[in-house]
Amino acid sequence: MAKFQSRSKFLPAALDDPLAAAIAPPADETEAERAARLQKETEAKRISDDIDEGIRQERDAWKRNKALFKLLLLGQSESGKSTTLKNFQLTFAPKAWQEERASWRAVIQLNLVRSVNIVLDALADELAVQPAARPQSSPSPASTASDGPSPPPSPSEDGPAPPSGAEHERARQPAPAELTSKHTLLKLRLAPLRHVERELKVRLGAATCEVSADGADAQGVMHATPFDAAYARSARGNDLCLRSNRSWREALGGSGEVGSGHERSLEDDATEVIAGCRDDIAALWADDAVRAMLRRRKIRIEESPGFFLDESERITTREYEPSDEDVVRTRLRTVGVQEYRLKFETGNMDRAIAKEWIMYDVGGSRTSRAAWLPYFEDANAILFLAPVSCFDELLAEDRRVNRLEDSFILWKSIVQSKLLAKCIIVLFLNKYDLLAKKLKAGVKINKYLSSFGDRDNNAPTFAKYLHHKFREQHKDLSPEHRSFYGYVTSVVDTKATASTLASVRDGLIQQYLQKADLV
Ligand SMILES: Nc1nc2c(ncn2[C@@H]2O[C@H](COP(=O)(O)OP(=O)(O)OP(=O)(O)O)[C@@H](O)[C@H]2O)c(=O)[nH]1
Ligand SMILES: [Mg+2]
Repeated sequence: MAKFQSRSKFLPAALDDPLAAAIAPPADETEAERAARLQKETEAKRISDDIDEGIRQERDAWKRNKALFKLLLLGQSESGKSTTLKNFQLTFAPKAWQEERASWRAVIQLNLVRSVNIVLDALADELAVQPAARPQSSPSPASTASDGPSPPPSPSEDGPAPPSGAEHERARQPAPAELTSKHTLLKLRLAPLRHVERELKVRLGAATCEVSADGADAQGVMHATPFDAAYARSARGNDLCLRSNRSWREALGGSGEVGSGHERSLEDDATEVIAGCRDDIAALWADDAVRAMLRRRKIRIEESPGFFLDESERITTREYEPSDEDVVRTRLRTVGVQEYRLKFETGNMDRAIAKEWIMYDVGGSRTSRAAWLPYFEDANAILFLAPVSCFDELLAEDRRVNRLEDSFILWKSIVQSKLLAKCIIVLFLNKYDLLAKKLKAGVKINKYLSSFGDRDNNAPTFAKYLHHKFREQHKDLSPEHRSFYGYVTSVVDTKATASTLASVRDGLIQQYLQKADLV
């Protein structure tokens, strides 16, 4: 095999230059080695060029972005930020929304399957500690032994008369709220859903992470919902935290496109298993004993976000296509700060500012808030969400803090921030529907908020009261005078939210142009 001549013949400079000597090819390099080396170098150059190109694109995007209107969605965890973002997309970019809607199917399936698995975990715990589950309804020996009338009970003067045949049979039947072998069977038949949950998590790929029982995920992000807390308390100990970034959508072949054949078949497999469990899922959720068991264990999944068990029959079909309402009700916790470009397809687009916005959706839990800061400097507007239904709830990341109080403290720090002095701030007093439901169920506001006093314990009065409180703080603490925009919302109501957002958009554009002296 031909060897190359000495290095000095080809690389005379190498003799004098230690750096060139270090990176020069070996003197006795064979032809094959040379070809391999050159191929490696070409590949390294391609990667380096790709990196340079990426940096160039980012720099260009940054320059372009500088001219775009930037809206920051802020508020505590589960205040409705991501749901509001979905409403922006649905209202102003309906075509893009339509294309993306199908890609939410796997996330909704995962929300549903997780609820089922939470119930199954509780059921497994319960079945493990209770004496062997009774058979559901085994025939009594008396009724199988003879078809004739049972013998008359022997009279007794000391104690109650022994049960008659019918009474005896009734006594053998488990009480409606008791777990039986039927539940053991249900648990076994629904076991494949654990695999489906795992598969869907894998399919959603980098978008998912586990949250440990102490409430922190792999990044130390705490989870802050009754649902998560209940889940963490459940036997599983770990909670799933989905990152609301684009990666899961790409994994699912976002923008309505189907993924690769392999991904597609994984999704089909999950759908197939879920469809096969359809009747059992419905039976599990409709079962009195299961409901009683959940009540006993204080697991209220029906109050948790991303709860779809009431609609399981619709969602567990093979043909299931998510509706707009399904998508806005899905729970997908945001981790970090996610950037979205909203290209307006509707509304007046005469001005450049009305054509495209950048929206930042942030994770709202306490430990995520430090990540908001770098985005403040550049923001044109802030949409702050304060959930009004949570006056009787505590932060899961700090069980000493009332959630409404946390919202209020956060609001104060936002409105008084000097960095945000030029920002237009819009407030959504959100989750009004849940507030109304809670008050109707008899929860008393002044038990948790003594300052509310003996005002009427109804939703409009409370919303007005809070609107006033937030507005006062805005007026008193803002570093410069600015207008206050406050709305009472239920952002799961897409129709009502569409008209609110239309007015928010017009107001923001108007304010922006006024500030820039363009009107
Ligand atoms: N009933 C009702 N549910 C709501 C409302 N707003 C949001 N939700 C639900 O509450 C859950 C949490 O909403 P998200 O938009 O994910 O909350 P977030 O503020 O983005 O939360 P993080 O990402 O954890 O910061 C979702 O399942 C929503 O469907 C509302 O006004 N009414
Ligand atoms: Mg979110």
